[in-house]
Parts: sequence; structure tokens; C-alpha cells
Amino acid sequence: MPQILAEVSKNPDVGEFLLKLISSEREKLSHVWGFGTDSSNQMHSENQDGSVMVLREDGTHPSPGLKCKICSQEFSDDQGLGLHWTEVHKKEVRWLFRGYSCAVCMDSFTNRRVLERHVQEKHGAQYLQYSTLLRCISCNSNFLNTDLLWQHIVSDHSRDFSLLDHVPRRPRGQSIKRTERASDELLYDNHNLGKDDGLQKFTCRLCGMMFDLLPDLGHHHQVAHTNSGTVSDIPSGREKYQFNRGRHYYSAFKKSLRPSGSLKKRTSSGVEKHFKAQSLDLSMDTSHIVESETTTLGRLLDFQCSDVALTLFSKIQKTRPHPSNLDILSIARSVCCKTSLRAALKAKYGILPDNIFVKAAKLCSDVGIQIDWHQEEFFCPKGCKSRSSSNSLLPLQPTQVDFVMSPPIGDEIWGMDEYHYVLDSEHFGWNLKNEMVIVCEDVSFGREKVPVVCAIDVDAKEFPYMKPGEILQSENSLPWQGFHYVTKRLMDSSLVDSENTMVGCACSHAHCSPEECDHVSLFDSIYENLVDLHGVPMRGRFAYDENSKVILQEGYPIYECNSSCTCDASCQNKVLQRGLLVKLEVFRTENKGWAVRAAEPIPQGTFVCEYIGEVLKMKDDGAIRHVERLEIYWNFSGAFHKLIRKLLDLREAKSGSSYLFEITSQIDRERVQTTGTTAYVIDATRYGNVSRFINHSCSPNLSTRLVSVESKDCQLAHIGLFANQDILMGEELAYDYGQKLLPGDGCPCHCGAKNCRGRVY
Ligand SMILES: C[S@@+](CC[C@H](N)C(=O)[O-])C[C@H]1O[C@@H](n2cnc3c(N)ncnc32)[C@H](O)[C@@H]1O
Repeated sequence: MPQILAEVSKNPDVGEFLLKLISSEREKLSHVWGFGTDSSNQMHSENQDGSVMVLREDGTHPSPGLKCKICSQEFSDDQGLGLHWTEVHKKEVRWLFRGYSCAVCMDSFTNRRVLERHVQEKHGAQYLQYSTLLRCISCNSNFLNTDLLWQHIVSDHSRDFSLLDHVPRRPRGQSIKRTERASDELLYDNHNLGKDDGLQKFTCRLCGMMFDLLPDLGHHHQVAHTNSGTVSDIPSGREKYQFNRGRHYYSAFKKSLRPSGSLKKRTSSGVEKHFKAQSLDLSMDTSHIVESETTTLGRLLDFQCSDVALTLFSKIQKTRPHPSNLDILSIARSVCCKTSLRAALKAKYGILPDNIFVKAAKLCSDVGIQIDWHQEEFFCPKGCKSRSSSNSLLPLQPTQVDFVMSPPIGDEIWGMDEYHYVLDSEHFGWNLKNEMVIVCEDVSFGREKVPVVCAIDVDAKEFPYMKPGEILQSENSLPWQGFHYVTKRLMDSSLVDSENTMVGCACSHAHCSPEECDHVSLFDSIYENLVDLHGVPMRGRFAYDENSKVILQEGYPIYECNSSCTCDASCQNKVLQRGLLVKLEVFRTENKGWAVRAAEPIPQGTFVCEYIGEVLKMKDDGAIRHVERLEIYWNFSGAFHKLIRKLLDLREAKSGSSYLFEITSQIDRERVQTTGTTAYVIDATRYGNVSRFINHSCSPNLSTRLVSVESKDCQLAHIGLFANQDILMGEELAYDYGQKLLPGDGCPCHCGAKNCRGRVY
């Protein structure tokens, strides 16, 4: 129903549609319940006292017997009618009488699940078992169990079941007269009805009863107001009866967990006995007669229906059915992460508690479904983001295609997927109050497991009054232009010196153990007596702990397992190779061009990303293969930095930034025993990843590590960037470029650190 209505609500004619829908439902029901025929055959005659007498078509009076208001079956007395209801119409009766109270705080509910949620959230799950009281929503009396509620209904509300031809008309605002009695089964009055529990209640406009969920109100309305005028006389919740006002349930809560003495006397079969004992002297006040529902079906329809239609229409967005365990499970087993679980549940059931994923994970584990998205450190492989920013768009599906071809640099022709990721100003409502605008959902165009967002802070001094579209047009070099995003470094296989090839370990499991792994032995044989970052001996341990955090001190190489090993990608000794898993954001700085910041907190020791680009060889004869197709000569003994510098100047002149990473500058020769003699540079000018946007800082929060994967030669090691401290969300990431300062102006440093050296290089 909610889905239908949600769909229908998109249609401007929804009010009319709902009216028709409700009208046809009502007609169907009246036909099924046998009111249709009666109503068509009946007429009214007004008495002198203003009461209305129902006459048959032939003008004769109907028989004076009691008629069930639902099925019109006739009964000679209340007893028969009451029994009939307890046997046949229990289902309908609950929408007229059955509610719940929280035994802890006595808040009232009409839906058991809503009560349970209330108890769990307000009082704790341990109270769930004992916290449900049955409440008569007609008079707000509370009972320990359903039998007692039934006894009460039959004894106190039996006249509400009947379709009487002459029923007392209740004057406006006056409650129906009832026999007040201090019944044993009546436990406590609900002294805080209407207390604001943060839960919305839906009030029946015709009788004032309040319901937790709109569908419940719908059921109530159907039963109470589309069949018989008598039931609409049930007093509103606000006109509650105040029996046993002095008794406070809470003080008796513990006691009440077992039936009280008077309650024990009553058994479930007591309903019948009680009913039989019930006096039949229901005195009818015939001075006021209400119209029988059978006469009002047609006339009440319009305003009743429009009331319901209005209510449904205005509340339709706010209430949905609560998901059952099965519903949650069926969604949980197919989602990729917490975020998509929440989104799927929200779409179907509206807003649910944030920690619903815990329940979903528990349900999965109960039935043996393996999931890991509930874990804190889980990163969605599809890149779903839980970003709540209104500027953010829905997570996009990463493309399957990795870097395939190399269009010329600066080529303005983008593939379809790139258009899909890059947005123009039309896609976001420009609002100066917004803190940032996402200009590209993923500069990797789906190549990374986690999307790398590109954002512009609107209060950045560079763009105080510019709109995103203008910024995009004004920028010569946008972070997704002018280079090819790759997730693996590009290195000609001829560069790998076969003598230095790293062999696979002999471990035979999917996860290597440090006691057996040859990579640990290799490291231990070279670096004896080394301690980790916390002073604990490294011997017999991987460079990473069980949480994939680096523990090896800076300056020493990490020997990761590689493709020759039998272990799988989740091996504790493969961290850099898992690729980017941390959420990062490329953003525009005031004076350093583009930069990268953490889009989520990054704990110390976490692998952030690899510096990726083309690996260029410094040849023995002093030549390096050069990205600009220039032949630049280098001799190993001394001119290396000068030539790099020349290269940097050349790049700076062209784009304002240099993307060269000197592997050699990262090698601490006192610590690292290098076997290779050739030096390499990683050039991210044409091919690179997010690391090319990470700036230099003289007081960095990232450290670089040499990670040997394919080769033992540290000159050919991968460059891993790791958090050397806990990094806050939004904090700019930076590492020390480690470049030597050469004569000349160089590149002034704007890192802002207290110990800033003043120059980047
Ligand atoms: C690897 S790129 C970093 C990304 C670069 N900011 C961009 O816009 O593409 C290195 C260049 O960034 C600039 N840069 C990096 N760190 C800097 C700093 N601390 N101060 C000033 N400029 C810096 C320099 O122009 C340098 O050549």
C-alpha cells in the first residue's frame, strides 16, 4: 500500500485518486459485510424528539434484535453478540480496542513493534520481555494480558459491537454513558497519554483516537467508521476514563511481572464466564438516536473519504511499515556495504535507526551468511559513500575498465564514463552557504576501489565569488585532465633485473604466517636486532600488524609477498598491493595548487596510497628516458639532482607543478642495503594516481616507505605513503618530498609548518 501510494503521490491528481480508491474499497466492504443491501432498502424517519428511526422500504420498523455491526447477524442479547465477536471478529476488534502501554514509563502505543522499539531505545532491551501491557484504546485502561483486555471489552464496551436500530445519539463533546465500576482486572490508568515520545501519532479525525502508524489508523477507520455509527461514539483518547487514578503502575512494576492475586483468579476461559455473568441491563438512552451506519454509507462517504485521503496524502512520506527480520535479512544478504543497506532500507521503510546495520549483520550471522561490511574498517568495494552533504550525488558505479588506451595528453574528448563522473554547475544547486562543491565524483573514473572526489571549497580565497561552472572553465589544469589515471605503476619489464627478482614464499596457506614466511626470514637475515615503532623486536614479524598498520620503522624496506606466493590478497603481508582503500578528496588550495585531504579519519600506520607513475631508468651511461622526449643526461656521481632540477624547471614552466618522485632520495643508505646500482625516478606527469596531487610539507603527516614486491632492489621498490600520525577528516595530506635544495630560487614552500625550510626544492 505505501509503495502504491508513494507512486501515486507523484501524480497531481492523487487526492481524487485516493478518494476513488477509498470509496471503492468502502463499497466493496459494505457489500461483503452486507450493509449495501440494507442501506439501499432503508430510509429514515425523524422522530419528534429529533431522533432518527430507521424504516424499511415498505415503511415498517425493523426487528428490535441486536445486529452485529460487522456482519449484521442478529442476536437476542449482548451476551450472544459479545461471544460472537470474541469468536468471529477478534481481528476487527483490535483496531477498536487493542493498544499497548510501556510498563516502564506508561507511554501508550497502538503498535506492538513501535512499543518494542520504544522500550529498546528508551529503557534497554532487558526490559523487552516485561514491558508490554495491553491497553484499551477506547478508555485507556491497562491489562496484563489479552484475556483480561477481552473481559474488559466485553463487559464495558459490548454495546459498541451492535448495529442497533435505535442507538443513543451522543451529544457533541459528551462521552457515551457507561457503567463505572472498580473492576479487578482494571489495573492502572494511563496517566501520561499523549506524552511526547518523539514518535508521531496519527489521530483519527472522527473519534480522536491516536495511532502509531498510519496503516493502523487506516484499519481502525475501516472498522470503526465505515461500518457503524455506533463505534464512532467511542470516546477519544483525550476523553479517557480515570479509573484507579491513585495507583501508579511503575511502583508495582516488579510485582506485576507475576499476576496479582485478583488477576490469578481469572483464567482465559474467564472471558465467557465473565460475559455470562454480565448484567444485560444496558439501559438505552432513547432520547437521542444516531443514524445507523447503514443509512449513512452514501452520505458520509465524501467527507470521511476526503479526511482519510488528506491524512494519507499529508503523512504518506512520514510513515512506512517497519521491516521484519526477514525483510532486513533479504536486503542485508545482497548489499555491498552498510551505506547501501541503509539506503535500501530507507527507500522501502523510511528512516530507521542508524545502527540497524548491527541487527542486519546479526541476522546474517544467525543464518550463516558471511558478510564483512559491518566491520569498522570495511571499505565498500563499489565505493558507496555515506556522505550526507546535499551537494553529494548518489554513489556512482565504478567502471570495470581500467586504463586501456592512451589518448594524447590534453585531449578534450572524454569517454562516456568520464562525462558521467564529471559534473557541471547545473547538477548542483549553487548556494554560497554551502561549504564545498563537488566538481567531480571520482577523478579516477571508477578505477580505484574508493572514489576520489574532487571538491572546491567555496570560501577558498581564490574563488570567492565564482560559481563552480566558472571555476571549471577558468582552470587550465583540472585534476582529471592532462594525465591518465592508473592504479598500477608503468614499468617496462626489461627494467626488472632478473638477478634481483623477489621469489615467492613457501607458505602453503591463503594467509602467510610470520613464523614461516620467507619474506620475514629474508628481512630478519638482513636487518638483525631491529625493533618496531614501539621498541618491540621485529624478528619473526611482518612489517604490518594484524590490522594492516605499518609497524616497521621509517627508512627500512618492506618485503611484501608477491604474485609468486600462494597466499591471496588478504594476506597480512600484502598491504600496498591492495591499493587505495582510504577515502580521499582532491581540493584546491590557496597557494599550492591542487592538494589531497582525508575524506575520513585515517589512523596512524594506515597505508594511504602508492606513488604511481612511469618508472624511468637512469641508465649506466648516464641517460634517462624522458617523458618530454628530451634526452637528458645524467651521470650517477653527481649531476643527478641538477638534471632532475632541470626537468622540474621545465615542468614547472609548463604546468606549474612537478610530478617526479626520486626513489633514490628516499633511500637511507645507512639503513638500506641496496643490491641494484641503477637509479629510477617515478614520473606521474602523464600517468599517475591521486598521489600526484599530494603536496610537500616540512612537517608531514605521511611517511614514505620503500615496499619491495617484484624486486629485491630497493631502487625499484614501490613507494608507499602511510599515515605517520592519526589524521583527522578534512586534514590535508602531505609528505616530505625530501629533495635537496639547489642554488637558485627553487620552489617556495607554503606548507605553513613551524619548522618550514622555506623551499620545496
Ligand atoms: C606533486 S605536485 C603536487 C600537486 C600540485 N599542487 C598540483 O596542483 O598538481 C608538486 C607540485 O606542487 C606544488 N607544491 C607542492 N608542495 C608545495 C608546497 N609545500 N608549497 C608550495 N608548492 C607546493 C609545487 O608546484 C610542486 O611542484
